[in-house]
Amino acid sequence: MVRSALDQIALEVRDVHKRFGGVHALKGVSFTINKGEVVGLLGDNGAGKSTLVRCISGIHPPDEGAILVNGQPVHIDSPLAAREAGIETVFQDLAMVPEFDITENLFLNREILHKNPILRRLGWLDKKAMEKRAKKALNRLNSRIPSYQEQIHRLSGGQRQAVAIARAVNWGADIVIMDEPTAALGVEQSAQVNELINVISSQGVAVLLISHNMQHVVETCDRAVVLYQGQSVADVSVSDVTKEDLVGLITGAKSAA
Ligand SMILES: Nc1ncnc2c1ncn2[C@@H]1O[C@H](COP(=O)(O)OP(=O)(O)OP(=O)(O)O)[C@@H](O)[C@H]1O
Repeated sequence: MVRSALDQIALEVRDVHKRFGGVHALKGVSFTINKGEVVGLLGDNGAGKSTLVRCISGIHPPDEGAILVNGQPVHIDSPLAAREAGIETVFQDLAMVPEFDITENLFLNREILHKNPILRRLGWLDKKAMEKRAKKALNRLNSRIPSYQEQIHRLSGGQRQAVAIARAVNWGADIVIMDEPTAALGVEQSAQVNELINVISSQGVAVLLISHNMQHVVETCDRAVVLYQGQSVADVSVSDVTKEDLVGLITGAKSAA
């Protein structure tokens, strides 16, 4: 069956505005991400990337505009609402609990942990069932994590990123947003994270990736959306541009053709 172009759109950001007092941080940002596509969200410091990600992930809802998931408008006014809509965000701090193991981190999320840190001690969580699903989530990523029983504080930065990505997949996300996933990683671990991004996108997950690293963008992304002073000034296929073109768009020195 041939699917129409509209069936392919996982996420649509439509004319989103966000103000903080006198600062108009987002001035009508629009773009789409198709299923299985990896889109870089680029822009200089203060361009509005984090504000946009926070709007999509329910941390602060947009003042105006709409977010659509799989063609349906969704009302995202909390991180839980974003999760229910199929959107997971891997923030830079990864929100992991170091003294818990991988399985527990895959299941415990910010809301549960903050509200019920005692749950685990009371044994209210079915650890065996969790471990089964944890293995499945990690296998799905072909990840090189030593064991799902390993404690987070023993893992390298790249392995922690892998767990954070596995957690997003484990929650059944259609759309995964990542905030500079390789910023603190060396060459080999960055390559492993890129591999994971490829794996989840090949499974149909749409990925939005904030990055300041143009090499990473050209290696990983299909398209790039460039924000400049709160506006989307370019939406380009990465194969059509050079790293220098992207830098020119980010700094405002170049306009999209
Ligand atoms: N909570 C807030 N209160 C007031 N102003 C804010 C708030 N969050 C962001 N801003 C402002 O909105 C604008 C966009 O900031 P944002 O953090 O989204 O940019 P960014 O592209 O993520 O930058 P960076 O790459 O430095 O993280 C900036 O002028 C910033 O000062």
